[in-house]
Amino acid sequence: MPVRPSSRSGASAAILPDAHTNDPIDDTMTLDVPEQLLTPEHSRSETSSNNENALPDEKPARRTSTRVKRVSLRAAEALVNTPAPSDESTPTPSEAYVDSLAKAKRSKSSLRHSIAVMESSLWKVAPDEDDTMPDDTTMAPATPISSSSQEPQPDEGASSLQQRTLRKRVEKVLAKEDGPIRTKAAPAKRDSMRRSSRLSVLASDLVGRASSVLGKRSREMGGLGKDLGRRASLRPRNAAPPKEEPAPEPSVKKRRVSESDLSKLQSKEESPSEEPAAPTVPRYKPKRWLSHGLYTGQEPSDSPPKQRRSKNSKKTGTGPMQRKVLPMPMFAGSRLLKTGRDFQLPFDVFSPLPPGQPKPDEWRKTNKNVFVGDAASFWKVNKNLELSKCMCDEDTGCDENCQNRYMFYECDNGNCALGPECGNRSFAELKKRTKAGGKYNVGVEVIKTPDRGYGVRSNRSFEPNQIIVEYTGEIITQFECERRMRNVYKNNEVGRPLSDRGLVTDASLQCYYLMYFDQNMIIDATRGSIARFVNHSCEPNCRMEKWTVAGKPRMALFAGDHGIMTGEELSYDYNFDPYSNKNVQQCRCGASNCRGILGPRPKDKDRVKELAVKPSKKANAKKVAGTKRKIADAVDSAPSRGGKRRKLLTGVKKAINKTRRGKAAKEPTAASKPTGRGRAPAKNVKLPKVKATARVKATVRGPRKNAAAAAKATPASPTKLKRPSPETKKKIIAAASRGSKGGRPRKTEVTSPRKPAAKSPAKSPANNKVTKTTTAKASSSVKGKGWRKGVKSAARSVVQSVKGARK
Ligand SMILES: C[S@@+](CC[C@H](N)C(=O)[O-])C[C@H]1O[C@@H](n2cnc3c(N)ncnc32)[C@H](O)[C@@H]1O
Repeated sequence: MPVRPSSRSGASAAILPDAHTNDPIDDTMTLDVPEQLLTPEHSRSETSSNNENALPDEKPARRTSTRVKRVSLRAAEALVNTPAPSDESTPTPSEAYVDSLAKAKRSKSSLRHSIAVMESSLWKVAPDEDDTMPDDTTMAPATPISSSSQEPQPDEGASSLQQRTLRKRVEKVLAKEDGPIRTKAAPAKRDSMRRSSRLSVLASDLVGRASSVLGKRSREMGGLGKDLGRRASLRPRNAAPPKEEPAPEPSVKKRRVSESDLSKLQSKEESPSEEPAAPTVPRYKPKRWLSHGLYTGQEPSDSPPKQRRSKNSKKTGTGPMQRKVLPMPMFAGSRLLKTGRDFQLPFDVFSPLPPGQPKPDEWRKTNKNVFVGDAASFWKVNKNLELSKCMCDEDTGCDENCQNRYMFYECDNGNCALGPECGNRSFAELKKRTKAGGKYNVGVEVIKTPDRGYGVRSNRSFEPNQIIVEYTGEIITQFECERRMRNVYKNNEVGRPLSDRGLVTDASLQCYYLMYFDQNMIIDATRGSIARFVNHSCEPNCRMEKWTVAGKPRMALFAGDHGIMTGEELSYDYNFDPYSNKNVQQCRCGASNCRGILGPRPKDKDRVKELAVKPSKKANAKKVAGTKRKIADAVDSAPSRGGKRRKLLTGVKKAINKTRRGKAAKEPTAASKPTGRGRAPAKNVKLPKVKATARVKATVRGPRKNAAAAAKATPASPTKLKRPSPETKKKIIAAASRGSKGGRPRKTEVTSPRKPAAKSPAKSPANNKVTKTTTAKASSSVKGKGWRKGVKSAARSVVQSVKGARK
């Protein structure tokens, strides 16, 4: 009785022609196999085919049985679909369970069935083999089971058996599908298991694939996952598990994430992102930078404290009045006052002057006055003739009103009791500086000027009236000076001929460093200090002054009333007397009030003009009172002019002659002898002198024993003042003491007023104008009414006596 396939079988039958077109095997299988294979014997024969006793030629039979098994699956499906026979209405519990399973997986079974049919078509069994199916039974071993199975069975028993067999098979298939795929059977049963489950495994694979196609998770995938998990667990523990690395992104330069960037990132994260699959940016923990070091939070701030202040907030030190630095120790101020020093810039900062200034080759340096020849003996005679006693007290100090200062006497411990408080010790200060040494302390250096030879500039700043450098050299007598002029300094040149300088074309500029000094002496700085290079200026920033220090005259360059800045070229007014037109030199000081020539100061300007108009006559006929004068021309012109002997005998020359006469009377010396030319030393020598200072308005000179003759020969400049002689001082002091009732008591015998008011009538030819001015200044500078009156009256009497003497 042919089994009519259900719609599913029909569907499967419809699939078959699609899979294997024109395949006659399918027709025979659908008709024959159910009757033959749905028997337990056949199944036994299938299992018996796994028997070890099976012959190798049993393969075709085994293949046939497998094919029958697949077909039996299809037939079983047909049985499931068909209503069960009435005799099986009371199934056993196992069978009921199988039925329920079969019903639950009906769709799955049907699918498996169709797949099995497809599998069976893949076996490619030849049609003739199918034809030999009846012979297949004969090829099977003659086992009791097989023989029994080969026996004809009744139809009812066959159907029930068929159902049970089918259920068992389905149960097996389901069990295999539910169980682990890779469960390994015992080696003895491996082949049988493989053969018996071959179809079911394939079916389950296909079912799995189909289910995976339907979106269900494949067991294989689960197994694979388990396998991967197992592999992962088998890895060494110290090896890091592979991480799921994100897709390689372009390398971004690492940088520190600032707070602004973090805020941006946070804002991005907070904002709803439309791209959920965006690569995750690693979150950096925001870096908190310390902004105040270890003391963060301890600095005072105006904002109110964020935290609640406790009662002990003051004790904890979180208040707003915290210090940033530790307080100075209590003795710091005292120590600073005692041991502190003035701030001093490094030398290359305060002296940004180009180094490497040239040094004159012919310069022989000495920083002390050296007496040469008869000068030493002469000085000894006049030593300590003019000593003064300072009467200043600690309240006033030795300021500008100090009498020693007025008289150009430097205070020291012998004549002043103030000690370090005294402000009239310039040379002592200079000594200190030069002893310390260094460019800053020396303060000056030689430079090369473009048109005036060498010069001197300052390396530092100087206060007004501060001492800068001492003018030192050899102290010589006039006789020695004349000798040197004739023999030694005959061809002195400043550096280049005057023709190049556009002055005089027929003579070279001769430069001498001779200056009238004191006591008819001359200071020759050819071998001397750097002060000899200081050039002249009609508008100078310095002045040259002669001071008496410890009884000895000394000359120094002082800063002017405006002080000196770093890098300034130093200059002073030579008050140079050209003496003759031949030695007139063009001044190149560049000042706005330049006099044009190296000549006397403006008060003698008319005289200079006369010299400029009629140089030769004027120069020979008259003499000009000056403080610095070229002596070369005087020496050279004396023999040339023959009988035109100048009447320029100065007090200095007379003093020298007198000294010479006195010495000659005692013991004739070489200096008193005539010179090599058989003539007397030049008589018309005018020496350079220290100019009058604006502060005192007095020319510092030594005492002149024959001042009247000197005044007759050399009219004094109206600006010049004479330092009072000891006799004059005594007169003034005596008059002051007489005139003052409550005047200061004189401590010593040799004292002087605070101002050298005037000279004695017999020795001071100074004009009245200057004397009056000086007297007025002197009276105003004396302290105390009685003392002032006494000085005033004394000065008046002196002035009157001077007037009378002149008349
Ligand atoms: C005592 S020396 C000064 C140093 C000199 N410049 C040197 O190179 O040795 C004086 C001479 O310098 C020159 N001199 C100084 N001041 C001058 C000035 N303002 N103009 C032109 N020449 C000057 C004159 O030749 C003068 O005779």
